[in-house]
Amino acid sequence: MVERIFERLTVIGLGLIGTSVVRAARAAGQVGHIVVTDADPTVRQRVRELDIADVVAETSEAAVQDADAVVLCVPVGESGRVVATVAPHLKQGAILSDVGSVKVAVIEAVLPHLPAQACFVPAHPVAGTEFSGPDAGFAELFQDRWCILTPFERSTEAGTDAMHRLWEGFGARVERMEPRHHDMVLAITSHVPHLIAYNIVGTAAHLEEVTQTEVMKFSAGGFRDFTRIAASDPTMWRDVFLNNKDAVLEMLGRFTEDLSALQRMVRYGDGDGLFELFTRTRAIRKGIIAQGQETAAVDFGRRVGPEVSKKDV
Ligand SMILES: NC(=O)C1=CN([C@@H]2O[C@H](COP(=O)(O)OP(=O)(O)OC[C@H]3O[C@@H](n4cnc5c(N)ncnc54)[C@H](O)[C@@H]3O)[C@@H](O)[C@H]2O)C=CC1
Ligand SMILES: O=C(O)C(=O)Cc1ccc(O)cc1
Repeated sequence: MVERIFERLTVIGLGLIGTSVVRAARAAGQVGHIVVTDADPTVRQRVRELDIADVVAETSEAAVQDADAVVLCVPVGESGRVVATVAPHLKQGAILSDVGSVKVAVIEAVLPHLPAQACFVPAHPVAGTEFSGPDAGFAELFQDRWCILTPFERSTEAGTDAMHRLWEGFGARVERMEPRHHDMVLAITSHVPHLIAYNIVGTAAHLEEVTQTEVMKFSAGGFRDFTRIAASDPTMWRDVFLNNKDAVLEMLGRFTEDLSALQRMVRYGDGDGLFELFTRTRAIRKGIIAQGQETAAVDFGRRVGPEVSKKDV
């Protein structure tokens, strides 16, 4: 017997993540009625054609009427604006949640607009692709992936438990984390890697313009992997960097120091140093493959945890 978690679920923002949430909720049968909306009329029309929700509302205010839970699936820079609009229309006792890649800035943007009795459970499914829009979503996206909940003083225990069970029903492994710690961890595991990809593809594109070489034509495997990541949605990632500025700059500082050390090894022919580093990084990859994501998270915690511990952030 599937547990009915919410009678009425509203999803605002119908791109990759929003429509994956809707599809997963339908597939899992954990919610009664699904109401959705998006600011873009062409997206609303496409979602009607896809027939993945019970109601496609014209406005956010209409979409949240009578909802037991409202999940924001918009770029993180939009969260505060959306909550300001829907707050007066939320049902008493409704649970508000989100899926944003950044947590502290979203909490700070939402808090001033949160009605006195409302509960907000910030969430981040660490699952996605470089694609965006309603056609990109699929029900299995969250299967065996992490979903991090970052409850804070405005998250009730009952609301947090309900969101925990909802994400588990989507097949995700759920972990709870302090919001500031989340932002630091994701800065190094996701945000800085995306920035590096945007940068290296940008550099190669610039070289191509300047030298008329065939950089793109002869791009090997490694560069192709970077181009996949650098194809990610510009609006979403602009908002991530604007809203996780401090953690990204902190991790970027460490990264550039380590890169300078590598640069010296190359310049001065320090083969032993290069070999030692590459051996260590290969072992990290092997550990991830051998023991799954859980070990990756533990490895990460060991490496960065003591320096960037919960008490520091
Ligand atoms: N793309 C990914 O791999 C992942 C994204 N996320 C987070 O999920 C959220 C959504 O990302 P995606 O689904 O990838 O983006 P997307 O670009 O596919 O979809 C976002 C949708 O939000 C709509 N929207 C924008 N402003 C709005 C507003 N004020 N009111 C209503 N609708 C609005 C857009 O029209 C668009 O349809 C972001 O906060 C992102 O950080 C989280 C995990 C993975
Ligand atoms: O496609 C990829 O490689 C990703 O890294 C997907 C992704 C993007 C943003 C997130 O907040 C979580 C996951």
